[in-house]
Amino acid sequence: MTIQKPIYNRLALIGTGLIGGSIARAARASGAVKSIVATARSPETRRRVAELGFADQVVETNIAAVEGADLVIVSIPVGACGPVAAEIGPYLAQGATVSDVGSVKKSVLDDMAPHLPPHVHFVPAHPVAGTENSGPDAGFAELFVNRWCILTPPEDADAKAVERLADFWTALGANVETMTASHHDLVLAITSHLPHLIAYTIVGTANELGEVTESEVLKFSAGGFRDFTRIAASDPTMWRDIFLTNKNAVLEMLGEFQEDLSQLTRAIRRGDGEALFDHFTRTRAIRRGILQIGQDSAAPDFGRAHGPLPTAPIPAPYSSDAD
Ligand SMILES: NC(=O)C1=CN([C@@H]2O[C@H](COP(=O)(O)OP(=O)(O)OC[C@H]3O[C@@H](n4cnc5c(N)ncnc54)[C@H](O)[C@@H]3O)[C@@H](O)[C@H]2O)C=CC1
Ligand SMILES: O=C(O)C(=O)Cc1ccc(O)cc1
Repeated sequence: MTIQKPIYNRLALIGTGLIGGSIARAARASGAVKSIVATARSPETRRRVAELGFADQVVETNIAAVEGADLVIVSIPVGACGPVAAEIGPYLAQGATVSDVGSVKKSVLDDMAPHLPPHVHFVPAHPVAGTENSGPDAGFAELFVNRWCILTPPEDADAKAVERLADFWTALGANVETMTASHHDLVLAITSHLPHLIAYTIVGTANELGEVTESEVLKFSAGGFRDFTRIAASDPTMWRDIFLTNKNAVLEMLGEFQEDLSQLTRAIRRGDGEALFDHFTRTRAIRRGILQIGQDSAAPDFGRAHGPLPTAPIPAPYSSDAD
C-alpha cells in the first residue's frame, strides 16, 4: 500500500465491523481519502470505534454520517442494506458514490437501488477477503492486499464513477474485477457460500454424534476438521442473510454437489478404488492450479495477519504409487 493522492474527500462508513473497520484502516494508511466519518448502531460500538481511532469522526446516525460524503460504503449484513438505503437516500450529497461490501450482489442491487436518488452513483462491490471474526476490533489494514474486489455496477452506471471506485479499491491493495450481479452470485455460491454451508453442517454433525464424544472430536481434530471449525465460527447473522438472499444460486450448486457426493458414496460402498483415485487426482490438479495462480500474482508481504494466500512452494507432482 503506497501513500497517494486522495481519491475521495469524505468517506462515510455505515457499519464498522470487520470489513468497515478494515476499509477505514486501509483507506487511512493508503491516503485514498481525506477524512473518514463512521457510525454504528450501538453507543458501545461507537465508543469502541472512537477508542480505536480509525475514523476522524464518529457520529450517532446514518443520516449524519452521509452528510457531505462523496463516498458512502454500507458495510452491514446484506439483509439490512435495503432499509439503510431508504433511510439515507434523501440525505445523500449531489454526485456521491454509494457502495456496499455485501457477499451477495443481486439482492443488494434490488433492495438498495429503488431508494437512491438519481443524483448519486450506485456501484455495489464485494471485497472477496475476510475472516471468521467480526466487530471493529477484528479489522486490519492489510485485509484487502492482493485479494479480489468484485464490482457489480448496474448496466447504466456512470463509467467514471465505476473507475473511481475501482481506483479506491486498488489503493487499498485489491485487484478489481467487474461482472454482473447475477454472475457474481453464481460464482460465489460455489466458491464461498457452499463451502461455508458444508462447514456449518459438518461441525454440527460431529457435535451430534452419539458414539464419538465432543471431547474426542476436539482432541483428535485433524487439519481438515479444524479448518471447518474456523469457518463454522463465522458470524451467524451475516451467513443467515447470505443463504436467504442467494437462495437460487446456492440451491443450484447444492444440487450439483449432492450428485457428486452420491457418486463418491457409491464408489466407497462398491470399493471402487479407481473411481476414488481418479477423482482425487483431478481435485489435486485443481488445487495446484489455484496455487500456481496465487504464486504468479503474489504481492509483497504486507505483514498480513490472516488469510490463506499460498506462499509455500508448489511441490513437484508426486504419486505414492511411484514409491
Ligand atoms: N466477514 C467477512 O469475511 C466478509 C464479509 N463481507 C460482507 O460484509 C458485510 C459486513 O460484514 P462484517 O464486517 O464481516 O460484519 P461485522 O459483524 O463485523 O460488522 C457488521 C456491522 O454492521 C452493523 N449492523 C448489523 N446490522 C445492522 C443494521 N440492521 N443496520 C445497521 N448496521 C447494522 C453491526 O453493528 C456491525 O457494525 C456483510 O454484508 C458481509 O456479507 C464481505 C466480505 C468478507
Ligand atoms: O474466512 C474465510 O475463509 C472467508 O471465506 C471469508 C469471507 C467470507 C465472506 C465473503 O464474502 C468473503 C470472504
